[in-house]
Amino acid sequence: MASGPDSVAGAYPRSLDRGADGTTAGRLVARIDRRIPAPALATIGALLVASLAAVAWSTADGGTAATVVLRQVESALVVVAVVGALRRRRTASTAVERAGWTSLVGAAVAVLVTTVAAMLAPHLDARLGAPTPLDLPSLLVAPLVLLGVLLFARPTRSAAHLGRIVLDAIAVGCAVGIVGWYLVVRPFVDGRLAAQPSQELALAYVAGDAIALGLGLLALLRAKRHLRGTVACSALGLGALLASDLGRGFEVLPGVAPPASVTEIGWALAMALLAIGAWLRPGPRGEHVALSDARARRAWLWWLALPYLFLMPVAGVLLVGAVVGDVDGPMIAGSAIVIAVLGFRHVVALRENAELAQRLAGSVRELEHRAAHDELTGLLNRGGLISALRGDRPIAGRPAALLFVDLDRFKAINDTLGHAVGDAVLRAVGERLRFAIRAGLAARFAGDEFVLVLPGVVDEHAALGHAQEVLELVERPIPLADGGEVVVTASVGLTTTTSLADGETIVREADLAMFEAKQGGRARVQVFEEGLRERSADRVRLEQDLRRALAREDEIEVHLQPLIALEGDRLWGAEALVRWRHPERGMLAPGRFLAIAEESGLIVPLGHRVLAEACAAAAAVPDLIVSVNLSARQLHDPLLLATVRDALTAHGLAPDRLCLEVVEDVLVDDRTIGVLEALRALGARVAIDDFGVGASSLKQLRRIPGALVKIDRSFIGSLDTAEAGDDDRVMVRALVNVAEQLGLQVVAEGIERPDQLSAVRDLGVTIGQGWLLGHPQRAAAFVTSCGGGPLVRRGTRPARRSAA
Ligand SMILES: Nc1nc2c(ncn2[C@@H]2O[C@H](COP(=O)(O)OP(=O)(O)OP(=O)(O)O)[C@@H](O)[C@H]2O)c(=O)[nH]1
Repeated sequence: MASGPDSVAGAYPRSLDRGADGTTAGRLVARIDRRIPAPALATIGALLVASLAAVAWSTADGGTAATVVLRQVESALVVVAVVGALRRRRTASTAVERAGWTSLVGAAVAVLVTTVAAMLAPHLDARLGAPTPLDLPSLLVAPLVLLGVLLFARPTRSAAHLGRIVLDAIAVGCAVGIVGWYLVVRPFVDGRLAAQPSQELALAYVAGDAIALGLGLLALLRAKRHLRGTVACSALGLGALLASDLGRGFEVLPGVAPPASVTEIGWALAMALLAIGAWLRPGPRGEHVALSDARARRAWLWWLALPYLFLMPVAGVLLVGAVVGDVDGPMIAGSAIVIAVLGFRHVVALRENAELAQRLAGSVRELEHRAAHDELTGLLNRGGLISALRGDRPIAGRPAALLFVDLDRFKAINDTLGHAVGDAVLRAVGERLRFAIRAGLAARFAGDEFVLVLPGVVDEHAALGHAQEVLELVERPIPLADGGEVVVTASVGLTTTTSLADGETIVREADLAMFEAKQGGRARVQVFEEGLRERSADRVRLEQDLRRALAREDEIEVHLQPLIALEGDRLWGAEALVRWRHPERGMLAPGRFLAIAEESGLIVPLGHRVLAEACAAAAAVPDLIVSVNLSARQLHDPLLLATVRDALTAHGLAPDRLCLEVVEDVLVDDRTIGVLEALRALGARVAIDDFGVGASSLKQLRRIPGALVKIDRSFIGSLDTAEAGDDDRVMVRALVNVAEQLGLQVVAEGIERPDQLSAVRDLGVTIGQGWLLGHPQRAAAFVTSCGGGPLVRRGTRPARRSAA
């Protein structure tokens, strides 16, 4: 990126922070160089010194040569200013800033014209007294400088803001006018009788400079940050110009004759300051008045106080005038204007303050609303609901029914359709729930959880009716932006109360009931009952116990149940089944603790334990294939593949001796299918458990070639009964046919009676499992019964992240 003098990169280069030689002088030079290029400063400094020397010479000598030298040096100074301003103009970032630089260039050119013409035609030199054509460019200098700095000011925020600035300018102008009148103008006017004809002209110079200086100071307070240095130099330059023109003015007053050098020194200083302003590097950008920033706050206060500060000299002049007895009409009129303008300004400020207070109150209300509401659905959020129940609203303390609504398997919607669709579903559900409650409260409690409060509904039967209505509303298809539809169900926990005084407890009760609804199969309503509290506490205890058990060696057991190849009745493999020998509750079947393990995430370490033990058993029995169940949570574990690979390696097991079983519901998720494909690529087998009762599509099965399909036991159970048998036979035959077509092996689970066995054999099932073919036994006992070697378990720790 090119970095011109106006670019941010060009602002105060950091590399120059320290002097090359590290000395104090070096540091000082470097510091100055950060603000202004050293060669430019040196040139301006040298020209200023030369100007002052020339002033001294011409004052002493008074000759033409001295005056010509002085004008030449001044011209050189102005040329430096013009070059600097043109450079900055070229790189200005906005048209307004460019216009500002043009105006400053114009001011410098006006000076140049005056100086050069005065040199070439000394009889036209305005400084000599009578008005000449050269006064025209000379008079333009102050207005052009002022225009430039005004264009460097930050834009006003509104018309009212601009109006306030104009009022301030009038007040400041009048104040300067009163003081100027008393100290400068009136002596001129009074001295007219004896004075020379250039008085009016001198007065015009002084008045123009004074007004320009006053407004220039105002502009300085509003200057854009990166141009503040330039505006400050220009304002000082206007001050020097005023001093110069005052000097000239007094020169023509009888009896008051300051040395002519005052005029020339002021003029040279003004030129030098304009040149410095043009060569200053731009400061850092940024317009905002951050009131947390002490400097900005100070500048802002100055800006507010400025018009009032200008009252002080007015008061001083009036006081002196009153004592001396020469207060006149213009002074009284000016003071009246200042007082009226400042009074009006005050009224405007009061009105603005009132508006500000109103806006502030609106913002506070808006913030309070936001703090209590959910952005996505516009419903109350958790905090808003709890505070509403606590008593901030008339609803508190009333009898009511409370519904805790949790969408079922909402994560799958996010995972398969994306978060945007997930959000759209949440919004649609939120709208429906708002409609459902009518006069009550609806809140999005968290993620996919909603809470509805139905005030006045105490009858459980009526509450159940509402809950049922909510279920139906949620289940209606939700149209999507792409033209499709999505259907979600919800599990609802319901509780009723005679008083909403203790909101948190009531929400907790409904939450417990909702959890029970999930456990009971989802898409249903569960009414809260006291027993749920104990069940919940029991679940928490069991989770703690499981955590402890996983840290021990003797509580979690792996049992193996044989899988028999039906052709030849030989052992094909074994399914690993986990058991928990609880110290107080005795042997627990998986149904008692697997859901808890899944919810708490403990399923991952538990799965590792089972995997390691199953691999150890397979390693101890030649050719044995072990089958291990994987839960949905394990399938989402990013370390799963690495863990499986580690377990196989640790036990020296060929990958095809391990079969990983998943329930068919997980096949709806593309990501999970990807994990299964990766496991197949590793060489492991994959089995679809409980096939036929879930929600998979046969199409998905084609993506996992060579998988085993385990027909759900519900199809096998009635194969040997006359009534239900025919239907199930048709189903099993169809599944076997499809599996054969897809190149899949079929396993029949739950074979308990000889007739079921012969039926599955007749239907073409290749592998069987069930009590008739073999009970589960502890892994060690199983290995012994198979005549296997010692069972050595290795690597029960999960894979480390680096291994993934
Ligand atoms: N799109 C979207 N998803 C969210 C938002 N807030 C939370 N979620 C997701 O909502 C899901 C909630 O999942 P859970 O309630 O734990 O589980 P579930 O899949 O609904 O399964 P069950 O509740 O057991 O039926 C999580 O995957 C969150 O990441 C949200 O503002 N937008």
